[in-house]
Amino acid sequence: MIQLTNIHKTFKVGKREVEALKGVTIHVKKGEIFGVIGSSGAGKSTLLRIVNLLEKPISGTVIVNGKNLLQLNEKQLRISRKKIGIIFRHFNLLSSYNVFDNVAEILRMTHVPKQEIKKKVEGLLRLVGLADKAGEYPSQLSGGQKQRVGIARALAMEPEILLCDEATSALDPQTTESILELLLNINEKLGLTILLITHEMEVIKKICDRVAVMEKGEVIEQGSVLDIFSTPKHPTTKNFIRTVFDDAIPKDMIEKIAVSSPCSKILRVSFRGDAALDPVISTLATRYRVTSNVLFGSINYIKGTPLGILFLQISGEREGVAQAITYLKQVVYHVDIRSEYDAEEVVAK
Ligand SMILES: Nc1ncnc2c1ncn2[C@@H]1O[C@H](COP(=O)(O)OP(=O)(O)OP(=O)(O)O)[C@@H](O)[C@H]1O
Repeated sequence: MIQLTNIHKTFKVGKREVEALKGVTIHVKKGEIFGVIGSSGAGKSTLLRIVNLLEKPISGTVIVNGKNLLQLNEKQLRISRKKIGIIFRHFNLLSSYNVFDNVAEILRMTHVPKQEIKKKVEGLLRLVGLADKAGEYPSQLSGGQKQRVGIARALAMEPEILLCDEATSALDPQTTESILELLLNINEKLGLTILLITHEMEVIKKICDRVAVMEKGEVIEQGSVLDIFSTPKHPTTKNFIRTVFDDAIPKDMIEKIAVSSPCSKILRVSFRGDAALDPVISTLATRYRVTSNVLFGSINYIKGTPLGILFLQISGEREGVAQAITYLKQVVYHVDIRSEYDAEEVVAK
């Protein structure tokens, strides 16, 4: 659906060149919600603007809906852009237009007949929950309501893709939640493909299917949100995950374990939250003669799917511990053995 491949983009600032994107590749599938997360300056907005060629890359390919946008002429590009809606962090509404006209404007510009516009705008306002606000002006609306108008306006041209530029970053947590629910609803109801950029892991966790983590113009990690939460690899990804649940084991705890039972291993085990783990733990004891000590555990909802994260300390004979880990890997979603939690490595340091 959206295939950005090996995208490079630089900006000239005076005599200096800023490399905003350094060979970024992301492929967004039809109907999915794909999130790009990164800190300020990572290159997210630039990447988003490349999807509809508001920014042109200096190299790379931009294929949207099967069309190579860089090979289209102006007219063809205008047609392709109609299939790409966009919503902005500061809503970008016309303050002198009421809600109805903010949504209707784009339809008028494309000469849609008046009656059709009325029917369409009313339908869109119903969809975003603003049927009773058609006559109000942006200054009379809350942030969440303004973003709902922004969403209705973006949907007016019946796009196949919706780009969301930090759509919830100006909103409080409760309003954020309701806007995310609306996006999820639209994605399911209309089969819309959504590409969103954000600096909030909560947004990724709540509605995205896949995620790319960006840093300094590069994608440092990408995959399904479940996999990224289960086995984050890059330190920046781990830090983003810690903003939604703190899974750091205190260093002094690891040191204590390392000293008291140097053959033990600390594992970060991810499992489907609705899976029963009790039989697994008892099998570890009876079959491999190891003891399992739960150091920390939590259940998180990744787009509605419960994902349990458990830190287990496995102790016993070295061979038993190794076999227990092999067994665990077969029966749970993921087992992550991190060097920072390795008792032997901690002692060696
Ligand atoms: N029009 C521009 N002219 C010059 N430099 C730019 C321009 N747009 C972006 N940059 C630079 O490119 C880099 C990436 O910026 P970008 O806005 O894409 O990052 P971002 O991840 O979206 O950040 P934020 O979350 O703060 O919006 C930054 O160093 C930024 O200063």
